[in-house]
Amino acid sequence: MPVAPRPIEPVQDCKSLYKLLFQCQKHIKQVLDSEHQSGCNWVSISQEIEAVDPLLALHQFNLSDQPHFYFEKPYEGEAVAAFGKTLSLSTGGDRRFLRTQQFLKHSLIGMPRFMATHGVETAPMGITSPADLRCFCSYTFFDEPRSLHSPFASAMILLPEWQILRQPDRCLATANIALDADTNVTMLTDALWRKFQKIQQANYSLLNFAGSEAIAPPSWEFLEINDFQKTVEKALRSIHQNRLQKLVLSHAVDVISRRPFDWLFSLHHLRQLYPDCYIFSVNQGGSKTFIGASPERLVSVRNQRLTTDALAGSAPRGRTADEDARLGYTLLNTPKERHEHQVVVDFLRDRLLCLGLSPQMPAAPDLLRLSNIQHLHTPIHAHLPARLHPLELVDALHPTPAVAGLPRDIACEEIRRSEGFGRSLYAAPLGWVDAAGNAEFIVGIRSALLEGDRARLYAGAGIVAGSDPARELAEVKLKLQALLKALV
Ligand SMILES: C=C(O[C@@H]1C=C(C(=O)O)C=C[C@H]1O)C(=O)O
Repeated sequence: MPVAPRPIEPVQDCKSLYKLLFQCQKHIKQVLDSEHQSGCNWVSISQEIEAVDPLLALHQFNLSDQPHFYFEKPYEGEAVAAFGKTLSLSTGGDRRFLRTQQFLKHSLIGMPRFMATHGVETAPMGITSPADLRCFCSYTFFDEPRSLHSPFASAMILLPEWQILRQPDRCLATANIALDADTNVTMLTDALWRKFQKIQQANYSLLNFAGSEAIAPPSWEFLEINDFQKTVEKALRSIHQNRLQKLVLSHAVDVISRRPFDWLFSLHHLRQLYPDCYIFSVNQGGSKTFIGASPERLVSVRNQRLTTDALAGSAPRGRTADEDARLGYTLLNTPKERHEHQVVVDFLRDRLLCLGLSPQMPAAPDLLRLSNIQHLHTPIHAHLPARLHPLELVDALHPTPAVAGLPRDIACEEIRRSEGFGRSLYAAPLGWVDAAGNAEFIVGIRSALLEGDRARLYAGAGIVAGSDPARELAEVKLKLQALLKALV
């Protein structure tokens, strides 16, 4: 067992930060001595700061070759930017979710364990509390090695060097820094203190978003990657032969622009256009950035309360209130749409029951109305016992029939065979877990992979008996259009 140091007071100045880091180093030495371990450890320091826009902080402080994650729920006033790498794991294989869970467990040994038991007030500066200490994760849709089709690691978990978190009532800057027995604490204090000051004092209005909107849209051209309508017709034949109940097929188009795409500008656009969605960006340290505005939550855990969303069945928004209400009414009352939705509800309920949980949900779906589209939506809640880690849930639920189909294995096989491009991070779980057992994972739909002057846009639709290929194509076009609007 590590020797617990005295409780630590929040840091007010550079001298106290030195004392805090010195005490942490002493603790790390004691842990290493008592457990006969060697090697590096790390410490997490947080400071409450004046409200900043984490997207602009990401823009100002992230280095382009460093990994980053960005998640924002504009409607709820919450955003988090994570950048730089203190610890990370890129892995794959059919135990990829378990591996990332083990990484999390192991990286919580030592200094973070001390934090968990001696977490103190974070204001104005101090040891990060477990509920603010987040690791960020991305998984590809299929478990597969990195390739041209799938340029991202099959599973990636990151303890970022920096995390800027904005919530409605506070803003927190967190530094996760390597600290071992040999670290020069004076130099580390100096560097860290200066960086916190810089984050506080940065000019967050430097980037003039309004100005960038004034630039005329670049000219661009479209490249269809697959013949969506044909694949839908083929899927319908499999459905009529009873091989499948539901198949979610996606369509990809490449947009080639005369000017490089600007993921920051696109993210800003996405949050303005789709404030009800989860805005996200993932970069694993390179030229490829995966961004999107997803309405779909895979797993959210807050204080052991789990929420997952069944989201399937779609209709456009109406141009007038009357037309909108009529489209919504038809969506709620069309047996084909209700069946497409119910398949997802049943799957989520059965999976949660298998894990020993008691899922609760309304008897019928409601409408989730987004700016451009409306969906059938059933929120599902359950109490999550401490024995179950959020990543076990992600493992159990991904991919749901909202993005794959049913039976799941046959649907996945069919997707691999017929889509003609790698899904990579499209429709895959992206999110974070904290050291207190909270988590939030979204499904990476309504998304695009940006690299230089190229953007690959993805959108899919669920196919069941009774689906009309032309209408399904219209649905994916509507979804693609929504994304394109934010890119150019
Ligand atoms: C697969 C996507 O969306 C899914 C398919 C839906 C449908 O077919 O009605 C609705 C919501 C999502 O679960 C996508 O947008 O790419």
